[in-house]
Amino acid sequence: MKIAFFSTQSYDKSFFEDHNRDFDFAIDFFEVPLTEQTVNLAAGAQAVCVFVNDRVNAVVLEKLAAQGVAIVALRCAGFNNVDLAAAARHSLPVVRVPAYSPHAVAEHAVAMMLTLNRKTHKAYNRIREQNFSLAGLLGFDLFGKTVAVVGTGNIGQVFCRIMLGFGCRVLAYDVAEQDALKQAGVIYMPLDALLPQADVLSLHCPLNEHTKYLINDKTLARMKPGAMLINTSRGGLIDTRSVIQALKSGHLGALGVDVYEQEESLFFRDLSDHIVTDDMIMRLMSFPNVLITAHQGFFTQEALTQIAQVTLGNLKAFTEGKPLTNAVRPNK
Ligand SMILES: NC(=O)c1ccc[n+]([C@@H]2O[C@H](COP(=O)([O-])OP(=O)(O)OC[C@H]3O[C@@H](n4cnc5c(N)ncnc54)[C@H](O)[C@@H]3O)[C@@H](O)[C@H]2O)c1
Repeated sequence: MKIAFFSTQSYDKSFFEDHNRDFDFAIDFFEVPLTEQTVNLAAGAQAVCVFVNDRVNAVVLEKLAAQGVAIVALRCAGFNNVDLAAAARHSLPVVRVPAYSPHAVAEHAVAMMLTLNRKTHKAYNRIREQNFSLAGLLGFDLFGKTVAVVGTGNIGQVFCRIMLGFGCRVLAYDVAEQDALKQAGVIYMPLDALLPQADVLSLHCPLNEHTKYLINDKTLARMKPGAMLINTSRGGLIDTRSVIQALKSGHLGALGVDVYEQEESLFFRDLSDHIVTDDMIMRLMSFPNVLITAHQGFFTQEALTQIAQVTLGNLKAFTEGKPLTNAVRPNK
């Protein structure tokens, strides 16, 4: 089987080439993302392998199917960038990596929270300039604070357990509650009840029609003044305009985001000698209490290993006509 691999970064190539020794697929690595303009690069391939910001919409899927592509393999967990109804219309199965190291993303959320709280990013720069003052670096004990989680799936539940380990009171909202988490001490409640109590709110639910702009003017107003918001899930969970207003007014105390709604045109590339025309991210970057990372939650050795193994395993199952256990269903 030939795989057209889009949005290739150097680390993708090295991990996939390494693990492909056990599978022996022919892989064409393309640095460009999959879009309506680049879809023809997949001609002659039976599979495409894509990541979070590749555009797998109805037009692209129609062209892929017409070119003989028979399967779409996501090398990520989220699938909000795929038109699943269109894929089904073209009988194109969509497979993903449902649970690669949930620890990678959960631990990154914790890293963002600790950085924003204890301002280690500022201390690092300060010390390098021989500025040993502590002014402006004051944080708070996480012990005893209330941390709220939206979405207690693979990543959210790991995050909850880490927070319980810190001695936090952990509240959660999910459409499906986990008994094991309740037994561990997590208290489930409706979103509306959880928002005013949270000192820190961390988002771990998928982006879909129910969760788009989950954080908006109304939900932000319900949040405790000075609370911290962390989003390592998908940018579209947050209405960035509302968050900027809440930061300007001081109602939102701190924001950590590993994802951004318009990240497609920014993340995973070096734009240091370009003029960035996205005014919203520039405004976000200007706040001293905002930390932005460029979708690096997944970026650990363990996660990249599992991503390569599971993605190639998904494609092997397809070539052998075996059940696709990691297929995304349109109604999921
Ligand atoms: N930053 C990164 O590098 C990175 C890496 C992997 C995943 N992610 C994101 O993290 C998200 C969570 O991943 P996961 O593996 O834990 O997914 P998961 O499917 O295991 O868990 C998602 C949870 O959200 C819940 N949920 C669904 N709809 C909801 C709603 N309307 N309100 C509240 N909860 C709802 C589900 O019931 C489930 O428990 C993914 O969707 C993806 O967008 C980010």
